[in-house]
Amino acid sequence: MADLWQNAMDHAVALARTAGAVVREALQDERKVMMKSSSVDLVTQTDQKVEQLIIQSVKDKFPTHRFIGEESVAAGEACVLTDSPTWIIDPIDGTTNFVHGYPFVAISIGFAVNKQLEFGVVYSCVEDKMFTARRGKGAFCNGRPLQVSDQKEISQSIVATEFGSIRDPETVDKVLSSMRKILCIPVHGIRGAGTAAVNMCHVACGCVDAYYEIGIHVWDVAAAAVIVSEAGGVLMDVTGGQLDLMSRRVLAASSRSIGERISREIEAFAPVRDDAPPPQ
Ligand SMILES: O=P(O)(O)OC[C@@]1(O)O[C@H](CO)[C@@H](O)[C@@H]1O
Ligand SMILES: [Mg+2]
Ligand SMILES: [Mg+2]
Repeated sequence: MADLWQNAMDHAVALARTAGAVVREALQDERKVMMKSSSVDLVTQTDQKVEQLIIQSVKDKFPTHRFIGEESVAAGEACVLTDSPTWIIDPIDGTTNFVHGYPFVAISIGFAVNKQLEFGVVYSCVEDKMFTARRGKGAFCNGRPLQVSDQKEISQSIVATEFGSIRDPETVDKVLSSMRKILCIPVHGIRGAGTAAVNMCHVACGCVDAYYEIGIHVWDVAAAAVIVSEAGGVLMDVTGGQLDLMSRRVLAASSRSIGERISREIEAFAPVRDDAPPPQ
């Protein structure tokens, strides 16, 4: 049977490449930084411009499709995943990196139909790495197949995570306590690229064995979730249960056993869901 969504995926790859060139160009100029929910939740005109570029182009080509885009949601659009074909867009994953010139910055485009993720495209544009995956057809970086690591020993693993942007002291204590417990297993090390999408692609590549974070959003992880699972990895909630894309929690691992082992050390908490109704 013809692959129904291949056209859409080809378009996503082309758009990610175009968007990446815009982001790279913007890295040469001074960047005007604005705040969203707090002083550590940043946005720039480039985030907004890239999201509009992607959405307008998709609307022209696929007029019936729907969108969940980070900056559109910030501007008041609903964050609802229906059964309709839906593009889930993070125009710049790693805006803080972008602002500082730290070289992990990605364009993330996921696509879901009937609430099932069909493909994911993550373009790490400074490194010029194009990560792609179509459900059932494998994951690739610049056309080369990806495979998660075969590490079964937690004590010989590298775990990726982030400090996150929720900075009330109680939450920070939980984040640090989880990291402390994981370090003391002990694992070989903890890393973090500053972008969920790239951290997850690192799981898909096999250079880290697991990644977890609480506080991410659906647009940070939708595309990379396909890439991880098509590379042979597993996705779960930080408690080891089933992944819920709107819950703002993710754990991606090279195997269920590594994932479950890490989940036992995580102090879970529950940020306001992405699909929560807006406060009145
Ligand atoms: O706002 P952005 O840049 O699209 O994304 C937010 C984010 O970069 O912040 C987290 C670090 O806590 C990442 O894991 C996540 O992807
Ligand atoms: Mg993001
Ligand atoms: Mg972003």
